[in-house]
Amino acid sequence: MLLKVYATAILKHSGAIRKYSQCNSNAKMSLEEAKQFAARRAVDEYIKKDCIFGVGSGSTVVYAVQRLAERVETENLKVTCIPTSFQSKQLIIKHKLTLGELETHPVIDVTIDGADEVDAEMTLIKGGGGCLLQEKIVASCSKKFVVIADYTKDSVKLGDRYKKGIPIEVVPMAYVPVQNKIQALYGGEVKLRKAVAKAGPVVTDNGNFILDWIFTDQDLKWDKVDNHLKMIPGVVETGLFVRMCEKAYFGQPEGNVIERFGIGTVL
Ligand SMILES: O=C[C@H](O)[C@H](O)[C@H](O)COP(=O)(O)O
Repeated sequence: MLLKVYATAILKHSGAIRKYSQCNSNAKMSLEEAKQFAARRAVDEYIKKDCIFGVGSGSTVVYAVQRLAERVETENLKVTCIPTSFQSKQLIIKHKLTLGELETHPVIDVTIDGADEVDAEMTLIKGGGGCLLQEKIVASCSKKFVVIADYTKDSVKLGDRYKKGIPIEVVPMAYVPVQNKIQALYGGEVKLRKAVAKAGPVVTDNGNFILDWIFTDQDLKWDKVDNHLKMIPGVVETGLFVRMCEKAYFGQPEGNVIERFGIGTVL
């Protein structure tokens, strides 16, 4: 009898686990699909002919590069790709696309990139994956800068959904004074980002550290904050992208894509 009760309990438990993991993998699936919908739509709308294309970084951009590679192959497009990180350079090479650089192509027609959060005014938090500096340089050299994201990145105010704070790239020797100055100026908490599969801090593609500033005041004027932070010696760049983005595509779990327009003009 006891054995029977025990066996039934195990069966119920494993059923629950199966159901739970199926649920989890469905949610993960629809998130990936949402990224893919947004990425495909943006590439199809923005890449109409031969062009110089800025390739952002992160997991959503992977789908944009896949789509671009398909179209280059089938439509015989001549697209030169400018990377924004080691990861995006690897993606360009993997898909046998033409790799360029800012030295030879300082003006980019369009850059498509991901974001960690997009607010109602189209201010972005970027750098969750540690790639903000080259991304901002490439965006600033682009005639058009477009964001692709899944529905979880769509916010009213920065900090509503992305809780990890604003990434700030700093010169390693300055990280403690910069941490202290930001906390004294704006409050909140500034943390040195730790690596996951390495002891110690994350080191960016540019040999710098990343600070994540968990801010408390969501009503700050982000353009002023961005400029102010960059006045602190040791700050290289921030993950705040203000008035740079002209359009954001948010892939939805149902398969549709919501679009939001900004006043973003970078060049
Ligand atoms: O540092 C990473 C970049 O700014 C990414 O574009 C951003 O974190 C969004 O990445 P994902 O598409 O993986 O959400």
